[in-house]
Parts: sequence; structure tokens; C-alpha cells
Amino acid sequence: MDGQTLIATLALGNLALYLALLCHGTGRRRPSLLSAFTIARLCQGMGWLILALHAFVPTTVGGPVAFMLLIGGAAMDAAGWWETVGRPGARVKLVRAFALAIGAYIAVHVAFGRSPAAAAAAGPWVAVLLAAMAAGFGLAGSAALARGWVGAPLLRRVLAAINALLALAPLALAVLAALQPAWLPVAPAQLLPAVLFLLLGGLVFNGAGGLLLGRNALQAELERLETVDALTDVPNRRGFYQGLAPWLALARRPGQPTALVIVNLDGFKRVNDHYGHAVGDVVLKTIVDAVRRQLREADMIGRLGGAEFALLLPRTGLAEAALVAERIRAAVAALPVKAERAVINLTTSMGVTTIRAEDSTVSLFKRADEALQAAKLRGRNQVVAAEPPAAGPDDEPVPALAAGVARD
Ligand SMILES: Nc1nc2c(ncn2[C@@H]2O[C@H](COP(=O)(O)OP(=O)(O)OP(=O)(O)O)[C@@H](O)[C@H]2O)c(=O)[nH]1
Repeated sequence: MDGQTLIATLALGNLALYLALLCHGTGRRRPSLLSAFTIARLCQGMGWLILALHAFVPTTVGGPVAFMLLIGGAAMDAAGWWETVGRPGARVKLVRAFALAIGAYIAVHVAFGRSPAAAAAAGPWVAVLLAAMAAGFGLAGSAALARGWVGAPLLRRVLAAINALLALAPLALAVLAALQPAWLPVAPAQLLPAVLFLLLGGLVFNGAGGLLLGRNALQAELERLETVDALTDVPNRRGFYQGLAPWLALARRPGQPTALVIVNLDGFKRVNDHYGHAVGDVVLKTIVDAVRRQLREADMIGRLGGAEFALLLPRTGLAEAALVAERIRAAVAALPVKAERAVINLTTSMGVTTIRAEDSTVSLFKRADEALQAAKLRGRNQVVAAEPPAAGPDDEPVPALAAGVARD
């Protein structure tokens, strides 16, 4: 294929991908009009199109505009890779770097554009400058893909390597053409189809690779949401039960006790009714954060549903667990939650128990729930501990509960 056909193919390929990305989006989800990859495809499609239509567009204007669109597309591709690995903030830095690149290119263009002789002499170095800019953005994308190299999926590592190659190969050729053209096997102009061919391969590989990476990320997120609550980012009921299972098994052996606390927000329905669901969500997240701050590293918090949470406190007896619960109750009661223009104060009721040798998940939660219902019945904003198991003749006496904590 000759250079012109390859340029037209690159224009068509980028614009076709742009249209596909525009139409992407399921159900009520809007097409990804502003996603970095969508902008990148539009920029590069237009850049290559201007070059393909060189017979109709004056070179003095068309050339610089096309190259800037191509470099802008490379910057957006890098931003897209950073978005793919969960760092959308990188886009701002890359846009700033692109603004600097434009400034440098315009300065060079103005400096050498006045005399045709100077422009011809500077030509190879302008090519080096453009290749260096593209390489910089290509390597920025490659760095995003290479994050956490050892644990990263194979596809990401291959994409990182290919993008680094696609960034460095044209730069190396441009430098060689400027410094030692005699070392090149063919004239620099004849290398153009090879470079374009490489870029075309990169477009197809990156398009397919990006799509597969996106699908993998979605799959991983769906698997995560099977055990994690999307709103509060703590284990959901299933995740909590999974974390609880080994402790239930351990309780069959004599040893350190493990406590379970059920936490329920008092009158949470009124928050939703009065301020709306969005404010209710903020309140839930803020209270989960406050509770987390009161827990140890080994403790676990999970969301059972609605405004109800469970705490697993390993190596904690009934009296100590009641103390922890009381500390959490006081912390939440003293916490003013700021949401929109409202400041909301909420209280919690809690039921506390410890895992017994004969417990199943059902019997354990039933006991903690009964203690919680007792706390609600006694007026809310309090902690109630379930009755400890009846002591056998050889058992140690059960220690007294903390002052201010009731026993069911
Ligand atoms: N904002 C928000 N609200 C939720 C969510 N899940 C459940 N809810 C609401 O949480 C409220 C739970 O209320 P309940 O626990 O039944 O009752 P309450 O008003 O807290 O009263 P008591 O528990 O009796 O003190 C209901 O209004 C649910 O609609 C959620 O993810 N976000």
C-alpha cells in the first residue's frame, strides 16, 4: 500500500471507531461522547483526513492543523489508558502537556516558516519534534498500562509493550533521518509507508485491546459487587457471611471469643422522606466511615441491607464488645452529618452477642437481632447485649457489662 492509501485508511479507521464509540452505551446510559478515547479517535480521524485531502487543503494551514490534531489524539489516548486503570485525573495533566506541545510547535513553525530555505533545513528536526511529542504521549499511555506490572493481566502488559514500541520506533527513525540519513536502508520519505503501516496496526490492536480490557474491568467490577455494597464500599450481606464463616467454625473450638454487633440507624426513613434519597445516601456513607474509624484492623463491618450493619469483632468477649458498641453509639450520636444544606444528627441502636459453639449463622443473627429489637423497644439510641450462655459448673464467671449498656 502506498502512503496516501494508508493515510486514507487511518482516517477512515479512526472515524469509524469514533462513530462506534459515539453509538456505544446501553439502555439509558448516554454514549461516551466525552470519553478520552472518543475524543482521541475524532482528533486523529480529522488529522489523517486533512492529510489525506492535501490536494484540496493548503499545506501551510493543513499540515500544522493536522499534526496538532494527531498529537492531541495521542494525548487523549494516553488519558484514555489512565482512565482505564482508574486514574481519570491524569487527563488534566495531559491536556496541559498538550498545550505546551502546541506552544513549542507554533514557536518552531513561526521561527522557520518565514524562509523556505530555513524551513527545508529544519524539516528533519521538525519531524523529530513531532515524533518526540507523539512518543511522549505514547509512553505516558504505556506507563498507565504498565502500572503494577507484575500483577497486571497479560493483555495489559502486551498493550504497554506495543504502545512503547509504537512511540519509540517512529522517534528513533526520525532522529536517525535527521542525524545520520546514510545509516537508513532507504530514503526517509520511503520509510513513511512502513511507519504508517505500524500506526495502522497499532490502531487495530489498541482498539481491540482497549475493548477487551474494558470488558475485563467490567467483569471484575461485577464480581466485586457480588460481595461488596456499591454505596458504602463495605462487604454486603453475602460478603459479611463469607468473612464470618471461619469465625463460626473457630467458635466450635474453645479459645478466644468473637463478638457480633448489629447496628441499626434510628428513624432513618425520616431522613429519606425529609431530605431525599441522595442525602440519605450521604448520611449512610458518613456513618459507615465514622464506625470504621472506631474499629480495629482485624474487625469487619458489613451492610446487611437498608440502614442495618453488622460488625464482627474477633477476640472480643461480650462485655468488651458492648463497650466497643457503646463507643460507636456515642461517636455516631455526636456526629453532625453535613449533606447539602442540612446538618443531620442520627442515633443508632445495637444488639450485641458472641458466637457460641452450637451457633449457625441463623441462630447467631437471631440472638443479635433480638437484642437489637430490645434496644429499639427501650427507646432507641442504646446498646443491648444478649444474655450470655448459661455457665457450666466449671466455667469462669461472665464479667459484668459496661455501665450504661443493658443486658437483654
Ligand atoms: N438513602 C437510602 N435509603 C435506603 C437505602 N436502603 C434502604 N433505605 C431506606 O432506609 C429506610 C430504613 O428504614 P427502617 O430501618 O425500616 O426504619 P427506620 O426509619 O430507620 O426506623 P427504626 O429502624 O424503627 O428506628 C427505609 O426508608 C429504606 O427505604 C439506601 O441505599 N439509600
